[in-house]
This record gives sequence, C-alpha cells and structure tokens, in this order.
Amino acid sequence: MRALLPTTATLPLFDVAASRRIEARALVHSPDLMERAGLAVAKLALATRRGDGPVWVACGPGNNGGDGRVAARRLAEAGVPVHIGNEAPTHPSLAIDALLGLGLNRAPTAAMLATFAALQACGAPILAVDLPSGLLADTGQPAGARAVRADHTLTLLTLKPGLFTGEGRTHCGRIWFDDLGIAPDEPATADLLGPSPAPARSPTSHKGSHGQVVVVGGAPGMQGAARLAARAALASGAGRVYAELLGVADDEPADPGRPELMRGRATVLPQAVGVVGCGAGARIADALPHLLKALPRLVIDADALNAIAAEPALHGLLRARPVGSTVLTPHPLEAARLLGRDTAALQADRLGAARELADRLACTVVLKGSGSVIASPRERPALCASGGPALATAGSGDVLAGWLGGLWAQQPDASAHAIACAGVDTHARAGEVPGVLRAGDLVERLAGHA
Ligand SMILES: NC(=O)C1=CN([C@@H]2O[C@H](COP(=O)(O)OP(=O)(O)OC[C@H]3O[C@@H](n4cnc5c(N)ncnc54)[C@H](O)[C@@H]3O)[C@@H](O)[C@H]2O)[C@@H](O)CC1
Ligand SMILES: Nc1ncnc2c1ncn2[C@@H]1O[C@H](COP(=O)(O)OP(=O)(O)O)[C@@H](O)[C@H]1O
Repeated sequence: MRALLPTTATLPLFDVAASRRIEARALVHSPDLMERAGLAVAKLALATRRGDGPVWVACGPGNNGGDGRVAARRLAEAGVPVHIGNEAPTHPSLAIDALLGLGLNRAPTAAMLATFAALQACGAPILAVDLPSGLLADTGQPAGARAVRADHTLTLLTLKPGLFTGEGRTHCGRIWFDDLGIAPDEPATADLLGPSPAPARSPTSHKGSHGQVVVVGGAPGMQGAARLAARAALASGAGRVYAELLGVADDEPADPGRPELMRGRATVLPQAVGVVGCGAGARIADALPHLLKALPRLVIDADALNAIAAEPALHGLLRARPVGSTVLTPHPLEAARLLGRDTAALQADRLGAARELADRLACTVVLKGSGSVIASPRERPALCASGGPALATAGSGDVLAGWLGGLWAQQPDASAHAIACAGVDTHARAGEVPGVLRAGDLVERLAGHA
C-alpha cells in the first residue's frame, strides 16, 4: 500500500469493465482477494484514525461492504473498538465508508444519502474503501445528488479514472493504492501521467537548434494572454519566440517586460510552431484558414477554438491536417461548444468527451480542468492528476498553450500526443502550490523546470 500522488511514474488506469475482468481472472488463483482488501483497509485505518474512539464501519450490500466487514474483523482482532452500522457511534476515531464501490449503478436512494450525510457529520476522518461511495469510477461524477467526500481513499486492485478527473479529486482526499498483489494482465484503459524530463540541450546547440514559436493572438485589450503564451514558450527553451499581436502597432515591442521576445508574422515563419488563439478575439477566424493550411505544427487555444466551433468549414481544414500535427487545448466550455453540447453533459464524462472530440476533429485534445485528459485518435488516452486550484486563475491556460508550443519547437519529431502529455503534466506540477499562482509566476516556475 502506498500514497499515490504526486506520481513518480506513468501508471495504468482501468475502467470498471476492465477492473472486473482483472478481478475475475485474479480470483481464479487468488480467492482470498477480499481478505487482502480488508486487511489493507484495516492497516490504513490504524494509521489514520484520530484518537481512541471506535472505528465506525458503514457497510453496503455488495463486496465493497464485504471489504469493510473484513476490515472491521481485523481491527477488532487488533483490539480496536469497532461499530458496524448505518449510524455513527459516539465520538468515532474514524469512519470507514464501505457502502458502494465499483458496483454503483444508479443514483443513491434516500436511505443511502442519509448514511452519506451521517458519515459527513460524524466528526471523524473518513476513509473510503476503493472509491468514495456514490462516485462513478469511470467518470469521477456522482451518480446522484451527492457522493461521500472522504479524507482518504484506499483504492484496491486497480486505479480507476474517476479518482483523478471530474469531481474525483474533491471526493477522494488523499489517495492510497494497494494492488492486492495482483499484476494487471490486460492493457490499461488510460495512462495516469508521471513526470516528464525537460528536452535535452546539447552542449554545442545554438538558438537555431531549439526551434521557433509564433504566438498569434493579443487583440486590443487582450495582449496579456498572447504575451503569457510567448513568455511560456521562451521559458520552455524554444530558440526564438515571435508574437503576432493583432492589437498592437507593428513598431511596438512584443513585450516590454520581456525583451527576448520578437514581433513576427506566421505567414513569414513557415517552420515555426503556431500557438494560436490566446486573447485573439473574433478576428482570428479570418486568419485561421491560412494558419491551418500553412503551419506544420499548431497548438490551438481559446478564441481560435471558439471560431472553429462556430464555423463548420474550419472542421474540414482541421481534419485535413497531417496526423499528429495539431493540439487543441479547450477548457470544458470550449470543448462543449466544439461538441455542440452543454458543459455539464461534457463534464459528466470527460474521458469520453475528449476521445470523441479527438476522433471528430482528428487532433490531439487536451481537455483542461481538474484531471486534464489528453486524447488523440488511435492513442491510449492519458489523465493528469497533477496540479490543483492554484491554477484556477486567469492566464494559466495561455501559459499551457505557449509551453506546449515551446516544447514542440524543440522536439519536432515528437507526436502531438507525446508533447501534450509531457507539457500538461509539467505545467500542472509547476502549479502545485498553496493558494493562488499568478500566471506570470507560473511561467517563472516553469522556467525553473526547463
Ligand atoms: N470480490 C473481491 O474479491 C474483491 C472485491 N473488491 C471490492 O468489491 C467492490 C465491488 O463489489 P460489488 O460488485 O459487489 O459492488 P458494490 O459493493 O460496490 O455495490 C454493489 C451493490 O450495491 C447496490 N447498489 C448499487 N448502486 C446503488 C445505489 N445507488 N444505492 C444503493 N445500492 C446500490 C447493488 O445493487 C449491489 O447490491 C469493489 O469496489 C471493492 O471494494 C475489491 O476489493 C477487489 C477484490
Ligand atoms: N482545480 C484545478 N486543478 C487542476 N488544474 C486546474 C484547476 N483549475 C485550473 N486548472 C488548470 O489551469 C489551466 C486553466 O486554463 P484556462 O481555463 O484556459 O484558463 P485561462 O483561459 O484563463 O488561461 C488549465 O491548464 C487547467 O487544467
């Protein structure tokens, strides 16, 4: 058993169907899985209970409840007072949520919701078995009005996508993992990203070795977004970074605070990686047909995504681009516009939505937000569990777009999917600070990583 985040390597994620197949095969040679699960829960309970009061174990009707009952027995054997039931004992030292796990298949009943509420009100830390009750393992969405908000979640046998995306992170608390001694014997449903190394820099390299980026955006009043993207591209180590600022006279500097940045035009930089759309306003729609046809590698963000959503003709140009040459970085609202649905429906299945969008537009899609999803046609999707609410501030998405463009400029042979996986995770890790991280400061933290 181990605490999982921050991840130190890429790890496999398995959805409910895959987890059940793995479990069924494992049970043939290891029929004592539930004993192992319960023992692991009991061990973590001993480490996380607060005080000497009884451990409350709330057990559901299925095997999740079975795990809870084994844990209760093990705790009792260790001399810990245990209370099994749907109502809290007096002054519990810990509450174990063993109500519902992988078998959640409908909105919780009123009686179940009442037990959730009692868990939440009992005053003890909550340890969820496998996943917080009421949370769907595939999507990280509550199946009904509410799911348990645990302080710790001990996930068993496999890691499930819903722990890390959607509402997963708010419900799981600290995530622990015990594989119960079983090695998964089928390909993962998705990858949970580990850390990525910075691009290598040869001792004899020069700026021409590290590629070019052109950021197209910065309409009147929104230059900051384009400048943040350009600064991030520069911080990644790109050799030359140009800003095509739609709202700034040609003889003005690209960024008075960052003299390394240059003015430039995508039309005369045919080898540059284009980072298109940051603070670009509606005018970007006119430039997009040329950009989509001319630039060999593109990161498309913000207003450019909205322009594409509004103009079906641009879908055809996107789809006509070479495989692996385009990354789209929508936040949930932008992704919802591109798919023609509402944000809540999109968030209800982030992994599915990102895959659908990637297939429809033949692009790599980074669906941003807690548990960013990276999906590309014919690739296994990836989930990023790094990052946190310090990134929930204006401009952090512009920084991501520029960072991806800068990484790609330096690694022209890398696929869009590989660049997106590496860049999203590094950007998110740089954002793991208490409080809020201003986007300009995020760039400085990223510069430390390059
Ligand atoms: N069988 C084993 O050896 C192992 C089992 N494990 C545990 O088993 C769990 C899966 O067990 P199950 O497949 O029995 O599923 P669960 O125990 O998660 O739930 C299934 C039961 O809950 C009911 N239910 C579903 N949604 C409900 C709702 N909204 N309100 C009220 N009741 C609802 C179902 O009708 C069924 O009776 C895993 O999450 C894990 O905790 C793992 O520990 C791995 C090993
Ligand atoms: N709670 C959070 N947890 C993890 N990452 C977050 C969170 N909130 C925001 N982010 C990240 O911050 C960035 C915000 O991007 P975006 O919404 O486009 O902002 P902006 O348009 O202001 O630049 C994305 O990379 C997103 O994944």
